[in-house]
Amino acid sequence: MRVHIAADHAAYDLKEFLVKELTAAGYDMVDHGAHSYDSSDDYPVFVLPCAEAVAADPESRGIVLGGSGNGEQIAANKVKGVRAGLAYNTVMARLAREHNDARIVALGGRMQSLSDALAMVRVFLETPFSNDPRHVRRLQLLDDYENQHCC
Ligand SMILES: O=C(CO)[C@H](O)[C@H](O)COP(=O)(O)O
Repeated sequence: MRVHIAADHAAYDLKEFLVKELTAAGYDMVDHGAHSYDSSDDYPVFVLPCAEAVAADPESRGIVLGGSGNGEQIAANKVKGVRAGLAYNTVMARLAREHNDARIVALGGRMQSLSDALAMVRVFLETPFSNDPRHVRRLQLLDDYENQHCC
């Protein structure tokens, strides 16, 4: 599976760690930056191209990282066709797939250990969408809204 990833300075080390671990696990990692540590960089510069790449690559997934993950989730959800979920434990990571069919997960690099972040990401990447009709119906309502009102 191809996995697009992006992070600002606040999660630069986490991104480097996840690229290494997930590459070793067999994922095809595409790194959208930051490509070096810069304490004044801005997460939309990296997250928006990452989310656009996920939107254009239907079987792929995405990981967007910052200090909290909040701004990164917000940025990713600006891209048409993208659903990004914020995870702070493995239950949130699983529900983002099972209930929300999110293709991007947002994590805060300042919120947990590297190993806990890896566990969340692995759950996210390994969990399928439930395809339960109630979730399909709700996601269709979101798609309908996006198609009628956005972009
Ligand atoms: O999590 C983030 C956005 O949601 C950013 O990574 C965070 O705001 C960066 O903070 P600072 O510039 O103080 O290092």
